[in-house]
Amino acid sequence: MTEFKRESIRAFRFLDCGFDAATGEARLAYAFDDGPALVETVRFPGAPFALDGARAGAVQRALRLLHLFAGISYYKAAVPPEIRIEGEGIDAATAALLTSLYENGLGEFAYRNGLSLRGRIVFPATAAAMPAATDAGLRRHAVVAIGGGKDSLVSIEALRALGIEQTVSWVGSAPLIKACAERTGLPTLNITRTLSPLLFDYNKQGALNGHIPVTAVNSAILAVAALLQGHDQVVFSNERSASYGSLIPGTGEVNHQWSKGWAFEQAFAAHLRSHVAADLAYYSLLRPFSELAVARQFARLDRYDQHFSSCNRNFHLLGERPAQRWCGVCPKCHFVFLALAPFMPKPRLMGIFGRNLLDEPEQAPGFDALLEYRDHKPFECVGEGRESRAALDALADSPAWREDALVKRYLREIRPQLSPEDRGLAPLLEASDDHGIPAGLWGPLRAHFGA
Ligand SMILES: CC(=O)N[C@H]1[C@@H](OP(=O)(O)OP(=O)(O)OC[C@H]2O[C@@H](n3ccc(=O)[nH]c3=O)[C@H](O)[C@@H]2O)O[C@H](CO)[C@@H](O)[C@@H]1O[C@H](C)C(=O)N[C@@H](C)C(=O)N[C@@H](CCC(=O)O)C(=O)O
Ligand SMILES: Nc1ncnc2c1ncn2[C@@H]1O[C@H](COP(=O)(O)OP(=O)(O)OP(=O)(O)O)[C@@H](O)[C@H]1O
Repeated sequence: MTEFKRESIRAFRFLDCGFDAATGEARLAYAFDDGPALVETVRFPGAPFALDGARAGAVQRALRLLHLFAGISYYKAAVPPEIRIEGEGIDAATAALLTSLYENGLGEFAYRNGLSLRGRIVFPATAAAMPAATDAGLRRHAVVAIGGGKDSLVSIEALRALGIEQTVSWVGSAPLIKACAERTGLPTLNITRTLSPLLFDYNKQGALNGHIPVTAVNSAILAVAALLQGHDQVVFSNERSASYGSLIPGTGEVNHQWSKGWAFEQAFAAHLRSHVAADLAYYSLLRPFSELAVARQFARLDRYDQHFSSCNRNFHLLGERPAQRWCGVCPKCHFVFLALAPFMPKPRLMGIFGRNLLDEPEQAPGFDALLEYRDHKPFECVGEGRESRAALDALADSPAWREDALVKRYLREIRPQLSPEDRGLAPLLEASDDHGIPAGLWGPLRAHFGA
């Protein structure tokens, strides 16, 4: 085992990255000081790739960005004072993007580890501003990320209804995502990613550990995949609610989902256009919508009821995955149950989860956190507190739900403390104007949602 002494590490080094067009394998290398290389590999199906001049250049630039993004998994292990980029340097715009990603994307990690990262992460800008990227000759086709949960399935079905050609794409080997992707009946693309095994050795020796902005890494991987396929858009399914974090007394806002938020989407989309390929678009199809609006849209489909799961316990790289698709006790299970309940017949929802989470009194603390009642919003991909409050309030008025233990408790204990604006779903179902959806798509999408 390679020895890892976090306190004595001075620098995190981005060594080099490469792509083998014959095998489709990308290699991303990093190191701490003069220690051994930490090598991550990402394998893109479809090799061998024959790339022309413009597209080859764009792939190279996207790969570079992926190298810089994916370094966050390793950097976090020690958070040393210096960051060194070997070989060709980066310009000021790239350095600013990376500083923002590392600082904000590691916000939860920093909070939980008692660290302050503000002003501590410095990506050195040593190159002149890059000339604006030009078109890479891409054709209209969406590379759509799928995560096995409700959100991406809503997007996939919306794109299908709007007649957009798409390839359903995912990173990693989760069987649940594969099953959902196959269920769509659309063309699929599964990219595999292997983290450096040295990271797990370092973790055993007390490396710092915690949440990383995995959506940013997946976004950069899918940008490379789109360019390799010659496709012109990467589509994610990050809803409006993802831009809001947990409000921690004495600390402020910490957003577990920062790289699913609007600030990251805008910055990454602009950077791809200016630094990678002018004709490559990146956007979230669900950005204008709240979690509740997405849940309502999902309830209009029933094709995935016995296939999807939003429970993150299905997505571990190491160790056991749960026997059931829904563990029933984590914040995501709580939230998805609550968000779907106002829009789905009760027997259908109980058929999906196999139980009624709102009739389990011992689960009260979990639901309280979602409501921001006596606790902060959990560090998970869940909706805003006001969405949870509005959903539970709607159930309190429903004969089907109001006798359930946690709904009764809400009526008795919590509703009397809420102001009128915390009641009522309708305002939360309205679409907002902040989004990067292509102009021609937005009108038909809005009509499809009925929003
Ligand atoms: C599945 C999960 O929730 N994993 C988080 C968990 O990791 P754990 O140790 O329990 O298991 P593994 O996922 O197998 O990870 C093994 C180690 O590898 C490190 N690692 C993993 C992936 C990666 O890209 N980089 C890594 O460095 C990881 O730190 C482990 O040591 O706890 C970890 C520590 O808090 C989290 O980092 C793991 O989170 C994964 C990166 C992950 O994929 N999480 C998503 C399910 C997730 O949280 N998605 C967010 C998206 C938010 C965003 O801004 O991107 C969401 O749904 O809200
Ligand atoms: N393994 C993955 N590979 C590629 N994209 C992913 C992966 N996991 C999640 N995503 C994408 O990241 C975004 C955020 O994931 P998230 O888990 O919120 O969505 P979801 O799985 O579609 O729905 P839910 O919120 O119900 O879990 C979505 O666009 C999703 O498609």
